[in-house]
Amino acid sequence: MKIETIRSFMTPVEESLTREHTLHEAIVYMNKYKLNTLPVVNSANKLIGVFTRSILYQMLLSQESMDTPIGKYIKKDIGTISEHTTVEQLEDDIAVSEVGTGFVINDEGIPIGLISKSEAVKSFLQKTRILKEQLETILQNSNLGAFMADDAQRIIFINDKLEKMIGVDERTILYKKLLDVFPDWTIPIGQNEVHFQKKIGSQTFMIRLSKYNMTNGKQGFIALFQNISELENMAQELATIKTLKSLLQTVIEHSYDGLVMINEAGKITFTSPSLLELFDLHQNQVAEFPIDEIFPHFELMKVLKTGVAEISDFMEIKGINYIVHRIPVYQDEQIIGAIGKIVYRQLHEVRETFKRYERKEMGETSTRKTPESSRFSFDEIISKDPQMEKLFKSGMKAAKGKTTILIRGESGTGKELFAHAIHSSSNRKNAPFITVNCAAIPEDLLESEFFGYEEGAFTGAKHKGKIGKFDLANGGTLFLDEIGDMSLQLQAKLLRVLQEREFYRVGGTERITVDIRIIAATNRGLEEMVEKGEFREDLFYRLNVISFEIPPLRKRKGDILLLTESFIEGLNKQNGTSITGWDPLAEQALLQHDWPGNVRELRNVCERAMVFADNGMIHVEDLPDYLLKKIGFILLLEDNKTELEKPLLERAEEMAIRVALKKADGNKSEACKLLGISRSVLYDKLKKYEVF
Ligand SMILES: Nc1ncnc2c1ncn2[C@@H]1O[C@H](COP(=O)(O)OP(=O)(O)OP(=O)(O)O)[C@@H](O)[C@H]1O
Repeated sequence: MKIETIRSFMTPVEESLTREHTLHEAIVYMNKYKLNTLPVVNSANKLIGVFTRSILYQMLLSQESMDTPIGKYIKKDIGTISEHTTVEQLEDDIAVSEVGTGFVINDEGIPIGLISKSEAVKSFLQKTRILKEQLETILQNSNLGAFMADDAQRIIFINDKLEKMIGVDERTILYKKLLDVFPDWTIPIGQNEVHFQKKIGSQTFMIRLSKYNMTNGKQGFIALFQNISELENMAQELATIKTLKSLLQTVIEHSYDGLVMINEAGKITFTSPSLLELFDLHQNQVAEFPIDEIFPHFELMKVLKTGVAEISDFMEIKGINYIVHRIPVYQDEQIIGAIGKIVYRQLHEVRETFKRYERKEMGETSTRKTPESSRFSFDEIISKDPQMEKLFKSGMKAAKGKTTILIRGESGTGKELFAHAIHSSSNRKNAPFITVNCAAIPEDLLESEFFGYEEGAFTGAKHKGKIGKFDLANGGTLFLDEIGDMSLQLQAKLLRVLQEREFYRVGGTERITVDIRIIAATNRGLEEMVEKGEFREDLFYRLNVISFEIPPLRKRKGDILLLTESFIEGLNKQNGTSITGWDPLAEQALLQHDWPGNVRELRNVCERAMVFADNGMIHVEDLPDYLLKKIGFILLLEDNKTELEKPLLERAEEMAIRVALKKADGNKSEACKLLGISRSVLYDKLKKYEVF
């Protein structure tokens, strides 16, 4: 800051008079410098007096000639000001001095300038005005609200900011007493300033009220207002965020899903405990590590690059199925990281819920009980067996007509499946497919189950009449499963319906005509039953117009692994597991078993083994004991004492012999070939292991 000196107030002296200067010369000087007072110096240039305009008038009145030296007339009693006088001293001096003009002299007493009282006052006023303007500009442009009060505590200034801050008009508070405007304030008495917080309207202010010295020597007040509502809001927001953070942390920690977050550099910033648990990792093994180093399979970096979320992507890691959501995190349109969410538990439930939801979306009608319509087509019957493929072709052809079909085969070979497929290939595919298990319904109910009954056909008010399966199947297919288990009496009634295509309800008199295709199935030897008189011959011929014999699984072993593949796939989906297959030994066991329960048994074995499977693979020990025992595998696995006493090698050898014999259908030379041993060695071993 520029320091102001007395020089900025004075008019510089360029020339001085001496006592010897004449009146004429003095007048010329006055005119030249437009001054009313001129300095008079001695030979050493020191100020010795002044020549003023009134001296000039006096000399003229005294009719002095123009050549008269001025020395006699000069005024010697003069006020001088040292060039070192400060502006403040000057202000004080001028305030009390009666002299209108003063000379500024240097240290040698030489006059260097002249200060007139009125000029100085003008300058001071100007300066004060500038200062005032500067102060007001500062206050007006400050972010702080401000007012000033005088020593009587009257408000004498208020800045625009404060007007806005507290919502008042300057005119309503100017010149009012501070405590009248702010009655709850405390005025500082002992100390120079006080700080306090006040709420005005909806805003909170931090106020600093200080004393200041006024020119009259008394003390006024200056108040500065800072709106801290924003700060308060921020503090509140911070507190809310902190609460939210701990809430989220708790939720995340207890969430079943695995969560991982990365920053824009792809480094892991957060992992949920469930994810760590799943991968058997510790926080310090993952934090700050590049995601691709720890969880490359999540492919989170992809999202950082594309910025596009990927929802519900399926993936499999170590035999476990996951749904992965990859979500980019944006801030101000910039990607600042990504979140990977891994759902891996209760996938099965999720799928079921989803299916239920889908069904609901499609409307009630489509959710009607599936048994009433066909569920399978030929495409869904799994087989690569040539015999089966022939059956499929014939089945598809037979489906076109209306002829009754008989499906034969051992239990669990897929007869019902076949019946469904025929229906699905027929032009009745959109009509009902009704199944009656003739073996499962009590004899006395079978008739009403078939034909229904009229209201009141039975005693008791409850019976309101019932529609029978024949009615239900009208226009579609009636599948009579286990037809060999039907009573002779009912067989007669069935025959009549098949012949006449009409029937009576139990207790009814009305003849009901129906259009149905009958597909019957049985695992029993109907011919034998006919011979024994257990099955009506005429019905047998009526049913046996087109007949299909489904071969047992043991006769189409090529289908075994094909079927298990499909079962595993289906069960994986259903249970949320990820089993990939069988180990070679288990595969061998499957192929060697006879499968008396056929495909149904295979499916059950598969389902059971998948429960015990580890690391996505089914091992031989996951197969049921009865199966292993039957094919000799159990020797290796059994842990009963006597067996354990045998060395493992011997047990393996015995098992190999049994398996080979089984595979060779008891043919010893074939078994020798399979075992790679001679006939005599085989006989020795058979003796040793008591295999007969
Ligand atoms: N070729 C196949 N492909 C897929 N699944 C099959 C196949 N054959 C049978 N299955 C399945 O095996 C199980 C038994 O089949 P299904 O009920 O059709 O046999 P079935 O011969 O009618 O048995 P039962 O004589 O005991 O009534 C069902 O779960 C069926 O889905």
